Amino acid sequence: MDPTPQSNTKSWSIYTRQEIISKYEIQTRVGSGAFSDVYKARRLSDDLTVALKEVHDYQSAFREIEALQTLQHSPNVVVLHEYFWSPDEDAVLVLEYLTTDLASVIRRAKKEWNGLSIGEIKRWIVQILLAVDACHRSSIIHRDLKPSNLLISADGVLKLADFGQARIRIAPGLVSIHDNIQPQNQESSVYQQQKSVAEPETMDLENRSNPTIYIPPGTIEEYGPSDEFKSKDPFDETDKDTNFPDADTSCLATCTTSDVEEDFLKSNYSYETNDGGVESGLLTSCVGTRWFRAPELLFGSENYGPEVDLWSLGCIISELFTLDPIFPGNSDIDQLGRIFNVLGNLNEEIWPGCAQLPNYRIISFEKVENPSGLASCLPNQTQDEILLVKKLLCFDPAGRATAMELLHDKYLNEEPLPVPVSELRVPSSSHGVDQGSSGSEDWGNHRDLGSDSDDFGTFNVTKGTGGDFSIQFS
Ligand SMILES: Nc1ncnc2c1ncn2[C@@H]1O[C@H](COP(=O)(O)OP(=O)(O)OP(=O)(O)O)[C@@H](O)[C@H]1O
Repeated sequence: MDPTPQSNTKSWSIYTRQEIISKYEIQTRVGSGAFSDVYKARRLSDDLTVALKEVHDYQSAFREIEALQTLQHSPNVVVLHEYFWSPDEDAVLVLEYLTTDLASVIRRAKKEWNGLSIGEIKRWIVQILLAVDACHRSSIIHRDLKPSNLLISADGVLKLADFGQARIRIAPGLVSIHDNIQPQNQESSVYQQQKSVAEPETMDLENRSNPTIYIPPGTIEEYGPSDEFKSKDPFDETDKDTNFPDADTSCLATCTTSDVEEDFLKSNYSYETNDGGVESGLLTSCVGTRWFRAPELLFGSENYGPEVDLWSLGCIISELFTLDPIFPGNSDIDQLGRIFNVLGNLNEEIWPGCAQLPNYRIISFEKVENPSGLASCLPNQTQDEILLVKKLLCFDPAGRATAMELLHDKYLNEEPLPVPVSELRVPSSSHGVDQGSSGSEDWGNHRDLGSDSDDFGTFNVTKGTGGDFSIQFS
């Protein structure tokens, strides 16, 4: 492929970064996401093929670096070889290069392979569970689990990637990058020590002895960031996800800014965002890709836990069985409606405490008299397979099985057993140049499925006296 920048390449800066091009030959762009461009490159010292991920968002870069450092020794998490961090430039992560992803496996299985064997499905599930278990054991919530973030090597090893939305709950005794961000006038010894590091940094992670307590020498202050970032806490949950340009035109429950643009309701209601979340230790509910987003996030929860990943896991496992997404919602409201149609309405009986969710009383749906049940979404699966999905796709987060529990599940440990990794069928590549946000064509196609207004018909917005409102769907 032509190694020079393409005319439709979004970012050119990586080609001018001396510290990078002196070590890597950049070959071509293989993918891009909401906050990044990813390039295939060759490490000049040993010809190793790597992925260079140029992250355009400061918070995402911080989160991804910290999570990957913590998970460095997990065989089912993408390897971070090193990263480049310099003033006024996007962070560049040097990752192991992986040729394809689970979205491509599912696409190929559907179109060309006439499905996946049970042994293959079980092996993919086991690998995903190992990745998620590694995260949760390290107090990391990934928050964006989906097939296109499950990358796969040419020899069938699945690796969880894209930790740009990860939330790290630091275990006692560990030091995080976050702890290391000091106010500009703080003169702590750690800060003083770090101030002596003035040059752009390259961190070689392969030669570190203790990745979990590694403190990178760079902080926001030392590198003189652009004004935009000077006052930012990289873990400020109220940043890009929730601060929309127009306070009167926000999303109802949870979404990215692009979701807001897509939301058919956006001009019909206003929504007061809940700020101050960081100081109070609350989390943003605006995480994850909608189809895989847990109900508590859709209802605006700000104190959720790793169970949000377990819901996503249930959606992924269901998709491995049927080769179609289980809840392909077109808006957050549509997403909830699809879930209710299958599981029934959310209420205190099913999940005691759900009425406390921020948006629970704001959004009211008509009662689904006859929910179809999960079995209807998995018509060709056995009882054990349906049960496996049921253990994850339940409203009450406390009722969801953990990744470790599922690894011991009878279903995964009985005949037919998971095939060896070497027997997995792996598409040769999912990467083309500039494939769009997911790097997989099917993802874009799925986005067109269904329509909000068709699913929900009319709705009424009632404004309360204190600026509150409710929306009734019929
Ligand atoms: N290690 C890697 N090896 C090969 N390709 C990769 C690698 N990491 C990412 N990619 C490609 O780049 C694309 C974007 O990467 P990634 O999902 O990490 O970025 P993002 O900006 O965080 O995305 P998103 O919008 O999904 O949050 C992926 O879909 C994949 O095609």
